[in-house]
Amino acid sequence: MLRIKNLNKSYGKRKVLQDLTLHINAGEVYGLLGANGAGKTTTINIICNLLEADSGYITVYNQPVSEATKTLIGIAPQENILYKTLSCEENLNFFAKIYGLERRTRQQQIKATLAAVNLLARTKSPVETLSGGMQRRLNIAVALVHEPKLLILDEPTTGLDIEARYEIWDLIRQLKERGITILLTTHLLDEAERLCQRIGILKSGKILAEGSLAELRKRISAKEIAIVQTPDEEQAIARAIDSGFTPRRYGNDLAFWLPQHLELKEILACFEGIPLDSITRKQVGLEHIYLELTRDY
Ligand SMILES: Nc1ncnc2c1ncn2[C@@H]1O[C@H](COP(=O)(O)OP(=O)(O)OP(=O)(O)O)[C@@H](O)[C@H]1O
Repeated sequence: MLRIKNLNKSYGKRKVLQDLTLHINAGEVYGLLGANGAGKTTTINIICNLLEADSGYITVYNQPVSEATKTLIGIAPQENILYKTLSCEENLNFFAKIYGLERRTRQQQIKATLAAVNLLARTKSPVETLSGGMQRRLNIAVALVHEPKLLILDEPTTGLDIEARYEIWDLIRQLKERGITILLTTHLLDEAERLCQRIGILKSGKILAEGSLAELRKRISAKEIAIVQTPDEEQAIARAIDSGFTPRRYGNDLAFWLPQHLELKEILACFEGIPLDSITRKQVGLEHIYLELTRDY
């Protein structure tokens, strides 16, 4: 439903998007992952026809991006775009008018959208009286009020506490069940892992890898990860390399990629004679794939 091909964008001499190519299937939640400055917001602004690309091609439902395709898209930007002294209803009414919804449709849509984001009880409440999580949900409601086919959520849970985050995750799942296609940008790898059917990993304006988690797992040779705590890391690393394990550091953790599934006793046998405090086995997660694909050699 969204196709982007060879998109390029520079600000002055700085290339921000470089032949960016991706596609999003109808009805899926697609996660666009990238560090600060990778080019996520620039990409979104081009999709929404708010910014012009230097070259490349974007279609939404087979139509090239234009003023007309704006109605197919709803965007909830990183910063809330709400009027704090106005109520939830007044905010939605304002944005629904911008989208040209007739009075009766507006009223229906405001009610339906507030119900969808679980804010019906706060219809008349001024935004400034809502919690941070509620304000974020209202920000998403603004993006939904004109019934878009593609919903873009730019870091929807950044800065929220864990309970508010769970509510947004539930909301995203419900919207997906209603058939809305969602493009989600996030720094949070567990968020992407939980919600997204497909993921694109963006670095310096290029998609490094794209696919489901199962497809992305094939991009690295680890079948499982073992986190090892030992006072003698140097010897453990040397022994692990001899056993065909690949050493990696994840924060303070010393980890080894295992080339195949091994029983705990088989892993222990590899480190025989080396003092070990603990060994924890982990599945290969998006975190490991992301760090590997984006790391600078
Ligand atoms: N109007 C602009 N003029 C010049 N440089 C810009 C402009 N907008 C963005 N940039 C630069 O382009 C790069 C990509 O920015 P962009 O906002 O798309 O990244 P991002 O992946 O959304 O990052 P973040 O996660 O921090 O929002 C950054 O280096 C940014 O400084």
